[in-house]
Amino acid sequence: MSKRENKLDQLSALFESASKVKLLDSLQRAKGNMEQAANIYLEETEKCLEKKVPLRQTKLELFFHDTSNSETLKSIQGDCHAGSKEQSLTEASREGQIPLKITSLNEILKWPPLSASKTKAKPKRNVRPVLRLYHAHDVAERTQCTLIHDVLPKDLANSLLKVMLEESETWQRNQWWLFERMVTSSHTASFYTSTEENKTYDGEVYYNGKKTESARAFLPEMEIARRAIRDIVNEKRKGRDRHEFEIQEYWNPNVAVANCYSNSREGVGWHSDELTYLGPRPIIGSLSLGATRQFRLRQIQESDEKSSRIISITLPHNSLLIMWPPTQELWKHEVCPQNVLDHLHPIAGSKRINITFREFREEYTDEWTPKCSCGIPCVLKPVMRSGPNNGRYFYMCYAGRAREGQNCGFFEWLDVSKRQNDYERKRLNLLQKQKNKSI
Ligand SMILES: O=C(O)CCC(=O)C(=O)O
Ligand SMILES: [Fe+2]
Repeated sequence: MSKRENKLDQLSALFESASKVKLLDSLQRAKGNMEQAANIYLEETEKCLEKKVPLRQTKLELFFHDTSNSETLKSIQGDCHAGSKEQSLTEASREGQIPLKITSLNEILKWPPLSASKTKAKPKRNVRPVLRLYHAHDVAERTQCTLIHDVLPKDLANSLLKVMLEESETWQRNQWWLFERMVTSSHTASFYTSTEENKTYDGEVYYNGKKTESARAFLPEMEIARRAIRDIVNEKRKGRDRHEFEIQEYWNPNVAVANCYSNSREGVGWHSDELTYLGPRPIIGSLSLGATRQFRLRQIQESDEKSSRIISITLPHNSLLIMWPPTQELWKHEVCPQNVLDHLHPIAGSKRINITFREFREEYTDEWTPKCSCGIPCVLKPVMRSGPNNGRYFYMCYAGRAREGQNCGFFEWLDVSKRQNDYERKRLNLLQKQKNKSI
């Protein structure tokens, strides 16, 4: 298949109802650049560029509604506390206030069906206030998460908090490339791998599109907390449906991302956790220590009014939020800057430590991840648009990792069942070889 045909196929996958002739025309006018071609196609067919947006609202700013620049989001959305003022860029664009200019393939695939985004200005709908949740039963009812208060023994939670506060002195702010600009998050973070479990992972990690420092080893307190949280999560998992793409066995977290928010102004913007090494439909156990903060969730796909509502969950010291699948596929989350904290924590003051326990799956290591022409492992994404590809996963160039924001256009579908079978076959072969050796 020629390169052009390949690109045309990718565009057809994105715009299922589009005629091939129109897509080819867009591709030619964009001189083969996929993102530009997607933009040209949308501009032509949806006539959405004549709306009332100041020119400075560039593609980069539009992109921010889907990523993690909390400073920019803050300035667009207003203060976190001003719940009734809340309005995201996605909502604004759907209401015709800003042009529906698509800025990346990722963006297109995460957007609602085109039919839902026809850009004729609709009457402005009332923005619903943020829904604040405190109680576990409300969280269970309104989200795909489980909230557990006082999850660890008190002494363990306090000693873990103390060692992590010390550790956090050496953590760094994340930086990653968004188009032509380097973006820095306001909080600090680090990546840890369990020495008890690190069969799968021992080296460098790409996080938020940037190669981070080498993984650090879990501290002894982290290992104890990991085991406790692992067992609690697996117990809670018992009565839940299990999708064929998710981990079938015991959930066994082997890595963690640790975050430190020094004061109420530090946060992390809207994002979903990267699936590349977690695989589809991951489970994430998110432990909060220190100052109480608001953790916000919103659904990506908005099939009706109800689903667009921002939900804010109060996460106090020693609470665990389990994000069940498909939270990462269907929702975005953030910790947004606040003006004030309700109270200071006796050990941490205004600081909050968060540890997200995750399982890196062996069948999703770099060995199994395709590399694009930039020579680096691709990023794994789900298809969120409704249509025949809904629920599928694909690999694409991780724009920003190596070429300072330039997407090389790589795209490949992931056949999840085949991956699972291939991995299982390889694992059995290895076991057989080892057995033969030992005879
Ligand atoms: O601090 C939190 O609660 C969330 C952190 C987070 O979203 C992440 O590490 O991906
Ligand atoms: Fe996250």
